[in-house]
Amino acid sequence: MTANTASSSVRQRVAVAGASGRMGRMLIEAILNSSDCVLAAALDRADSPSIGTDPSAFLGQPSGLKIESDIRAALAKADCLIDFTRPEGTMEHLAVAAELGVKVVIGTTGFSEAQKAQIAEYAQKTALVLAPNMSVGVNVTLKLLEMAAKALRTGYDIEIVEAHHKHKVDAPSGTALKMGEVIAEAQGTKLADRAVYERFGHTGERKEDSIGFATVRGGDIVGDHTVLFAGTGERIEISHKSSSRAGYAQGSLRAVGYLAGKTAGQFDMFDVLNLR
Ligand SMILES: NC(=O)C1=CN([C@@H]2O[C@H](COP(=O)(O)OP(=O)(O)OC[C@H]3O[C@@H](n4cnc5c(N)ncnc54)[C@H](OP(=O)(O)O)[C@@H]3O)[C@@H](O)[C@H]2O)C=CC1
Ligand SMILES: O=C(O)C1=N[C@H](C(=O)O)C[C@H](O)C1
Repeated sequence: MTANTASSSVRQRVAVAGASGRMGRMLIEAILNSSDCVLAAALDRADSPSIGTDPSAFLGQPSGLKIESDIRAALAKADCLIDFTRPEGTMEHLAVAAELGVKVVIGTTGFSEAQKAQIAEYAQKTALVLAPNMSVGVNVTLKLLEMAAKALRTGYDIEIVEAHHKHKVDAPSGTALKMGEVIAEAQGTKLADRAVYERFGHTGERKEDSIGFATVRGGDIVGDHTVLFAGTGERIEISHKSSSRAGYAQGSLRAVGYLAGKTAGQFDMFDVLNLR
C-alpha cells in the first residue's frame, strides 16, 4: 500500500527534519496515519546513510518519497516543518523557513539563550511553535506545577529529577528546565537566580530558596520527570512518565494544525492546547 503522501488542498503539507532519528520516525508514522497532514518531504544530514532511502521503509509501508538533504528544496514543497534535531540544525532550518514563510514546529531542546533570542526574531517572519515537550500530559503537569508552586511558596524545598535514555545529549532535559521556569515564575522569581544544577563534595547545607536539578541517564527510558516539594513532616511529588514517544508526535501534529491559520508569531503548547 502507498501511504498518505498524496496532496490534498485541506491537508497540511509537512516536512520532517531528522527523519531517521527517534522522533523523526515517530513523526513520519504519525503523519502517514493522519487525515489532517500529508508527508511532503523528509530531511536528514547530507552525510547520513539514510539519504535517498524511503522515509517510511522502516514501517514496511512505502511513501514514494526519498530522504533528502536540501532544506530549501524540501521546504518549497511544505506548509510546515517539524524539527526534532539538534540546536545547530534547527537554527539552520529555521533561517530558511523564515525566509520562505514556512511554519515550524520545534521540538529540539538544548538551545542557548542567544539561540532562543534568534528564534524569537525568526518568529516575526513566520509562525512557529517552540516547546520542549509536546505531550498533552506533560503540559497539564506544568499547569499542576504552577498551582502547586503558588500554594507552596514557603516552607517547601523544590527538587526536579529527570531520567532519560542513554543517547540523550542535553541535560537537564528541556522539560525539566521548563518545569523550573514555570515554578520560579509562579513564585514571582527567576529560575536563573535559584537553579542549582550540580552538587558534589562538601556542598554545605541546601541553599535557601534554591531549585535543584538531578539527571539520570540510562537504557531506553523515554522520559520521566518528578518535581518534589519537600516540607517538614511531608512531601509532595508530581510526576509524569512517558512510556512511548507517540504522545510527542501527536502533540506535534496538533501544533501543525494550530499554526495553519497563523502567519507569524511564537507560540507554545499552552497556546496549542488552550492551557494558558
Ligand atoms: N519537544 C518534545 O516533545 C521532544 C523533544 N525531543 C528533542 O528532540 C531532539 C531529537 O531527539 P531524538 O529524535 O531522540 O534524537 P535523534 O538523535 O534520534 O535524532 C536526531 C535527528 O536529527 C539529525 N541531526 C542531528 N544533528 C543535525 C544537524 N546539525 N542538522 C540536521 N539534522 C541533524 C540526526 O541525524 P544524524 O543521526 O545523522 O546525526 C537525526 O536524524 C532532541 O533535542 C530531544 O531532546 C525529543 C523528544 C520529545
Ligand atoms: O531527548 C528526549 O528523548 C526527550 N527530550 C525532551 C526534553 O529534553 O525535555 C522531551 C522528552 O523528555 C524526551
